[in-house]
Amino acid sequence: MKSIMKAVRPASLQFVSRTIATRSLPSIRSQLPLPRYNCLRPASSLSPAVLSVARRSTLGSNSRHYTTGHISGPGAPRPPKDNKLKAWPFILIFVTGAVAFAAVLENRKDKPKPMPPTDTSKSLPKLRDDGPVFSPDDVKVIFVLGGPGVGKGTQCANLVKDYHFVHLSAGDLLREERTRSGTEYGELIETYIKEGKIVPMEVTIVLLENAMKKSIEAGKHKFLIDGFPRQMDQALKFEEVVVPSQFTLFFDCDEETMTKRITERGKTSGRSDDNPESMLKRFRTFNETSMPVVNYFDGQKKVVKVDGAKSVDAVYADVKAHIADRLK
Ligand SMILES: Nc1ncnc2c1ncn2[C@@H]1O[C@H](COP(=O)(O)OP(=O)(O)OP(=O)(O)O)[C@@H](O)[C@H]1O
Ligand SMILES: O=c1ccn([C@@H]2O[C@H](COP(=O)(O)O)[C@@H](O)[C@H]2O)c(=O)[nH]1
Repeated sequence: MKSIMKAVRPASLQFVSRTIATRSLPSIRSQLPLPRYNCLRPASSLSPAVLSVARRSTLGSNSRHYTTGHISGPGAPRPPKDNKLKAWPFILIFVTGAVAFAAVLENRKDKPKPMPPTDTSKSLPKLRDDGPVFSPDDVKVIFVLGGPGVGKGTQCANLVKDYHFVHLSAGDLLREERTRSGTEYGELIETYIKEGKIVPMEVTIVLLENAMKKSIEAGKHKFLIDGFPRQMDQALKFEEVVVPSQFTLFFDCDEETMTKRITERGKTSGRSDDNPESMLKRFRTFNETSMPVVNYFDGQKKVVKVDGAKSVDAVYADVKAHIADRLK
């Protein structure tokens, strides 16, 4: 498109401006009270002296002359051609090209930026493929999902207090890893978080598995895994190599409410993704990438849905009412 524009633009612009000059200038001038220049006057109205100067100068130059209807002979300037037919295709191509170019730019603006390729020199952790490391009879996992800022962390804190879960936030683990000295993944994690994208599952699953191992060694076997899995590959892989989940607690909420909560939290959180630009990207990722996970578990009758738009206490009351019997 750019090359077509480049090729068409100078030629058509020249043509358009020349056509405008040749066609409209005489008529514009005729409306002006000022005396016309000789070159725009019909030859019949010029004095013989002026005419002879005009002839001489016309013969000696390549420029067009508007007295030419009355000058003949070899080398005399040709009468202006009717450019009507020639000009319109160029104008049409130019306008169509410009409109198409503008449409391409507009379309690009709206598309999410592709993520920078993962640096393959820093290979991602290898995940085992020999079945789940923990048994679901011993280790209980509840996934906690919902849009950005819906209140997952807040409700997990309530559940920890009352039911002694271990709360593992995938986002917190990634943020911690990002700043850990000696980590290979700091830059990669920061880029993904700022763009609201999902960090490659190998990194997140290893962080979760290591954190779970520590708690299990300390005798704690009940986990709330907050903000994970956010993408189908994570959901399938985690259940395959770590442990199958009991169910998913899903907080449903409108974007306006979540936006207000993140905006408020952003005043003090210091999070690099609590800003309007990252927020929009996170909403998009949630709708396009994380909702399919909720729907997948819902298809297995493993989703407990709670209205997350209510007050903290009202949401928690609903949580307890919905899952009390499953928490024993
Ligand atoms: N029900 C609620 N009503 C009003 N404010 C709430 C409610 N729940 C949480 N908040 C506030 O909204 C903000 C986001 O809550 P929280 O951090 O728990 O959300 P989150 O889902 O864990 O967010 P993220 O996915 O971005 O980590 C916090 O400032 C919290 O105090
Ligand atoms: O499984 C995950 C969980 C999180 N992320 C990235 O972290 C940010 C912040 O997560 P919060 O749960 O909101 O704290 C999220 O937007 C992702 O960029 C991830 O990649 N994978």
